[in-house]
Amino acid sequence: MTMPQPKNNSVIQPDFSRFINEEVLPLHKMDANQFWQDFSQLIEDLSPINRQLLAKRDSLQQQIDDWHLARKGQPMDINEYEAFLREIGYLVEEGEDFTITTTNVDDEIAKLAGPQLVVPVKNARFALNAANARWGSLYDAFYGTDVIAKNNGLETNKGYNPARGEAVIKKAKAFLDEVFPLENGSHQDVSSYVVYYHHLLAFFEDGSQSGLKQACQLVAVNGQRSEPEAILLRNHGLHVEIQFDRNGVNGAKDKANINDILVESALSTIIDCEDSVAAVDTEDKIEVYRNWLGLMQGTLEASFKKDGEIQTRRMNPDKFFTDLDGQAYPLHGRSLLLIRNVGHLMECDLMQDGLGNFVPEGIVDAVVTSLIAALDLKKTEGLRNSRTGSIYIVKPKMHGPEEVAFSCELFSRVEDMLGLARNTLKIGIMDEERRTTLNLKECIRAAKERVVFINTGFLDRTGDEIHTSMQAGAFLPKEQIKSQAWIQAYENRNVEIGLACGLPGRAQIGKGMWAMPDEMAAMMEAKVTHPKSGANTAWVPSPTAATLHALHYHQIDVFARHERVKQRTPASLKDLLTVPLIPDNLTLSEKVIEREVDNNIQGLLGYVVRWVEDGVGCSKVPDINNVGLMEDRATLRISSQHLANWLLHGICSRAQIEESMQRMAKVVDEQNQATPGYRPMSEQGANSQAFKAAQDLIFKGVIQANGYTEPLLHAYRIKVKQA
Ligand SMILES: CC(=O)SCCNC(=O)CCNC(=O)[C@H](O)C(C)(C)COP(=O)(O)OP(=O)(O)OC[C@H]1O[C@@H](n2cnc3c(N)ncnc32)[C@H](O)[C@@H]1OP(=O)(O)O
Ligand SMILES: O=CC(=O)O
Ligand SMILES: [Mg+2]
Repeated sequence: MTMPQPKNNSVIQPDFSRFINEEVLPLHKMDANQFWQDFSQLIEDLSPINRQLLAKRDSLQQQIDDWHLARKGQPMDINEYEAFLREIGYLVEEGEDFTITTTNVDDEIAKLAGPQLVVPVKNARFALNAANARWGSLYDAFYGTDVIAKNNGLETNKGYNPARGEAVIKKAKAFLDEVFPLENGSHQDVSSYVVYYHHLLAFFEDGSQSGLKQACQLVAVNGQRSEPEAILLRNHGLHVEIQFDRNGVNGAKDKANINDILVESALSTIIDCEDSVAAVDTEDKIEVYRNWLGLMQGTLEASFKKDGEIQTRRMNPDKFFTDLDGQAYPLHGRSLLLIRNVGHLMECDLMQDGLGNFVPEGIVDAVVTSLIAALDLKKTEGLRNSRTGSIYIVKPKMHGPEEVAFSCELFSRVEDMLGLARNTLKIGIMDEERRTTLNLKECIRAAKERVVFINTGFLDRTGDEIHTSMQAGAFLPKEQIKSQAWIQAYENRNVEIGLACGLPGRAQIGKGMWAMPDEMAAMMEAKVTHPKSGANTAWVPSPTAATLHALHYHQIDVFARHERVKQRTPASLKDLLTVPLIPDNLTLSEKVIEREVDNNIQGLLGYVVRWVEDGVGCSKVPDINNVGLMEDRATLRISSQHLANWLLHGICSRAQIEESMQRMAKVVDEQNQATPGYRPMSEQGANSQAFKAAQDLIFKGVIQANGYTEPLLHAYRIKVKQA
């Protein structure tokens, strides 16, 4: 069969055109010739602008490097620095105040406050789990994690531990007491719950009873009111379902027959095509798009072996309850899905333009992920994603307002091409590059009709902090970078500008990832600061983390925090511009330097080996203290740039890095020894592509565009795939 080809000599990879023509376009009843014609025209029109924007990044970086080099050894004068950044157009003038006008936004983004899960799109099993993570078992989240310490008889290592089970139930009921208190008594002592007119009645063993302190927290019920199967409570707009089953595993033992408590958890999920994914060629990109198609169609399935059994995972249906007036009370059964496209940097082999150039991957992502998501908008029933007619695209790594404007222009062109109403495509702006942070208000203005979030991607942002000021001097150790004035100013200013631009009610103000997936007790301590800061969402690495982080949004009324933020002194631009360098009066000890180098290299090698050898884009890698860290391309950007910076400024030597790499390769090989097919780096020596990639990431770190890791990762992964 001859595939439709555009007339302007562009070349489409046959597998890609087959996928689009056979698996996607027929679902739209779209004419393939017209589609490819429009697609290649769009590429022809927009690729040159994309390339100009990248050239501008390089030119600005060069000017910044030169400025620092000309002042080598001198203290940095912040006023002079600010004036210089304005002069070169890195810092732009702020215009008049305005408010965003985004419309047709689903409540999960516009009105509610709760966790946002992120998941690599290439992993169908995880992606389905994420889509279903709207609801999570509180009992499971407490039982399986360290929020209840796994010691003193409460261990989890030998099958089911009844003592731990009891502790879980006690903790879960303490949560009910805190968030849904009874007028009298405690949920711990309730022996049955009934629904009486508009009230929940809790009965105690002595025959006494109590209602809820706030009766309106009861919103719906399932089953008989006198013996409910489930009751639905609501606080700060978030639901909690108490499930009863007198024969259930937990219900049979429980005084009130509570079998589980389900918490509305990941209100939204970012399906990630970017930093948690290794997609380097047509084959990989089709896998990415095919999974997205399955999610948008509701047909994605994954079969896998777990606990000795084959399981098939599918997307959950919606949930249905009966409200207190007897009317249907439907609830979304799945997380609202957003799709993170790649940024403006990379090109891909899916298509070549008329001149034989590979095309910007971000343009292809915008067209294909929108084409697929548009299928969801046609649905009126079944497994729908947006119920307000929107497609949510998260756009990472944009540098400043011009690049945001370019994304919006691209989105408008895609809308025209697909016959979608203007502003159907919404944009989530990752505030993760320094030029975007510094010009955030103007970035939001550039997308004011479609912006649905500003999110502090502090990991990329840290990488860009290092790269931008690479020539300014040596940076503090990684942990200390996080406690300097710049980062607090960055986080605070993001919320302040978000509020000033009227995001609440239309868009999210978001906070970054919890990057220690197993440290849930620590997360419960630390991540409450996110809702406290006024952010109405924050990223979590797993469904369990979503269920636990959801509890914070019950404790804190985010929207009530906004007045406080509006009244405080705004974060200062000077703090933002203060580069977290090692101060003159601080000398790092040999030991501190050695640990920092080893730690960076261990994480870097642990991540890179799985990326390059196996195409795994997101991994949990133990750090030097044996804490499993979520590593993705953004964390790799930090570690590689940090090492490159220390090498450049003589904090460590090339020989020291090389010695550490040899040693850490053995550590990482040992960590991976149980992985079938793993090829140890220490045995392959100079033949290990992963090891070579790691060397380049460090030793060529200074010359990587904005410190990004994807050009080298892609190049080495392609070598492995071709071999
Ligand atoms: C800077 C940034 O850009 S951050 C954004 C990018 N980062 C991410 O997307 C992080 C996503 N998270 C992950 O990929 C994983 O949680 C990792 C790699 C960090 C840890 O993975 P693992 O160690 O294999 O997870 P772990 O063994 O603890 O848990 C596995 C279970 O949790 C589930 N799970 C873990 N993470 C996720 C997730 N993000 N979404 C959905 N399910 C998940 C798996 O489906 C699996 O359950 P199953 O066996 O029922 O399928
Ligand atoms: O994308 C998120 C980040 O922290 O970077
Ligand atoms: Mg990022």
